[in-house]
Amino acid sequence: MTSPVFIFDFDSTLVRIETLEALADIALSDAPDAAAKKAEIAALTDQAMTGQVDFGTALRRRLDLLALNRSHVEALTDRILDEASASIRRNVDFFERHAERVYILSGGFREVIAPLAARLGIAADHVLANDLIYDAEGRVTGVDDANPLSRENGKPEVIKALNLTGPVVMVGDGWTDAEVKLAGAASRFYAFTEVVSRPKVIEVADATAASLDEVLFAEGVAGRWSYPRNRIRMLLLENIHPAAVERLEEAGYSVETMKGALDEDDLIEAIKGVHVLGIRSKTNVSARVLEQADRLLAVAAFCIGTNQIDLEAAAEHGVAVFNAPYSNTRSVVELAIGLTIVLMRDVADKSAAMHQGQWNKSATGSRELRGKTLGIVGYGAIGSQLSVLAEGLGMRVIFHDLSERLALGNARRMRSLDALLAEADVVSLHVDGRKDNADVIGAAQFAKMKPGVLFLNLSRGHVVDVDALAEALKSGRIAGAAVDVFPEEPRTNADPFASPLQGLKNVILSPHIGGSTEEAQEAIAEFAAERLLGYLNRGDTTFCVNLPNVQLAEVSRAHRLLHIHRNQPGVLAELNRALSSAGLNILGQHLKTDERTGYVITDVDRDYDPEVLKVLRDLPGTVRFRMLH
Ligand SMILES: NC(=O)C1=CN([C@@H]2O[C@H](COP(=O)(O)OP(=O)(O)OC[C@H]3O[C@@H](n4cnc5c(N)ncnc54)[C@H](O)[C@@H]3O)[C@@H](O)[C@H]2O)C=CC1
Ligand SMILES: O=C(O)CCC(=O)C(=O)O
Repeated sequence: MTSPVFIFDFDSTLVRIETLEALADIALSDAPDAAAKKAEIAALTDQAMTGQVDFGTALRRRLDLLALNRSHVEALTDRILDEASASIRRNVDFFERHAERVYILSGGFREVIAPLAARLGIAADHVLANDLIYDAEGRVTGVDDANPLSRENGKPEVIKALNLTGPVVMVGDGWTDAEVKLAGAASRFYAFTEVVSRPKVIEVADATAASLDEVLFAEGVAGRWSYPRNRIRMLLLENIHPAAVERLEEAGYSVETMKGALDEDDLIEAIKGVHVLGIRSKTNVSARVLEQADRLLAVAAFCIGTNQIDLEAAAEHGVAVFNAPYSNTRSVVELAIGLTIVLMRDVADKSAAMHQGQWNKSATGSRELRGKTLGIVGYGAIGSQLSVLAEGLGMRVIFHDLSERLALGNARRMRSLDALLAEADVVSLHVDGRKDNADVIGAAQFAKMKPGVLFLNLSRGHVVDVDALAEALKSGRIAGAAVDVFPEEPRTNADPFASPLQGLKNVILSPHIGGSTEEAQEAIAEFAAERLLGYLNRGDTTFCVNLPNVQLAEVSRAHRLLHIHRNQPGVLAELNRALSSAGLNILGQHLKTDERTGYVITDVDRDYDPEVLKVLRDLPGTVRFRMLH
């Protein structure tokens, strides 16, 4: 089959701007009547692109309004590469490979288009555009009237004159692009809507393309197994920071967001057709949810804890789970320090009393941090940072951890939890949320703490027996507590909250905000979005918490076969036998296993019989097979 000739419009297609509007911003930057002129130019662009004013008239009227000179045009030319549309930027490889069958056809100006054409590997004689005419002082006096592109219906005329062979595919956002198809100069016309969507153009198009990926997919150029990114659906729950949405959309994926968490039944409904789920700590991704998730490839926990996800069930379904293990740790540590000071000085109750009109100036029971002993339970990313900051404030630090951890500064490791409880003036919990950690601190542990101790839990709610904590506070054994996490937490801000700790003296309750700072949320969004993109685009499982971790470079001039299988003997041998009997040329291969799962990544030459893919999908032990190119 002859591969088609692709003809691309420039403004609002290859680039996300309209050239004349961008030139107006530059040329009219100091003009007193800039706003009125720009509005007139934008209106003329729209009228020309929807076919209400003929193209030649609109072009000349806009140039008259602008009074352009060479420096204005050069300023735009200099930055035009930065204006390339997102799906064009991620498909540079397509242009480079098919340059001899790609044209740029534009009512815009050749010199503005030239740098992007060069970047895409498109030869100068494949750039069909208007030529600006300058006077001796460098002022633009108009365009070359002999060029058909300066007139109404110029685009079809220019295409016909090329006498192209084979199918011709026109891609553009405007009416002048639709005219190419309507005049019979193109076999197929895609209304390109990534930058702007014009209903009148869509109406006459053969198909709508929200990105270049859609066009390539429909035309079978990138291989019939490719999948346009905008068809990959991502659902982000729990008010995830907009930086993630921005990053994922910029990469071409379709992202939907919701403010709160969903319960199991609602999640089962919502997850149908979703390829990627983003959550924080309140959405439970149970085995039942995973069972029903018909398209799910990955889950990102935009937080540290992953105890809300059934990691084993996810691995069994070949669903990769990622988290952001470091991005909010500093925020938790700062809050723990702040809460400790507030508890030591009884500030919360004193403040509440003042709001009721009571002045209670007293030093009784108020203490400095300096010289006190902080007992940290769980000396991981958060516990160990807290250790350093607390020492900086003059505290003595002791810690207890189930694993061997490097003691930082002068911190002392305690062989048992009991030994720590017996010595600490402040006990702060920073253990992970594994199921076994339920009620790690209960009545027996409170009884072992020093009388008058302060207690903090910013880890997970189920780690503490809250009724026992309430009793210990009421009896006065514990002088104060700060609790940020609860066994039952409301799913949204609109849901009610109840706890036996409510109303108790010197108890600070916070709504699971240890990691809720703008800095942390933005950093998490960026980190987790990058992990998802790495997995979707490259198969990279770095920081994946339930599949073997493999760090991978971009797929380059190869097809990448990603095979997740149960870790049972013989799968790799079978897989390689299938590849070799299909005559595939293997360019590179990685295998990583854990006790449950094997992950094989094979880069192969692009030419092969697609039937082999079916064999790989059906290999015994296969959990999931995916292909990238
Ligand atoms: N309140 C909030 O908003 C936030 C809470 N968190 C929670 O804070 C906790 C700590 O986070 P990271 O420091 O990043 O975790 P981490 O995994 O780096 O460290 C946890 C440490 O606890 C130890 N550990 C686990 N169970 C233990 C036990 N029973 N006794 C003694 N040591 C035990 C582990 O060996 C590990 O060293 C997690 O539960 C996380 O979900 C994290 C961020 C924000
Ligand atoms: O901010 C959140 O939603 C959860 C923070 C948290 O608990 C975590 O990162 O583990």
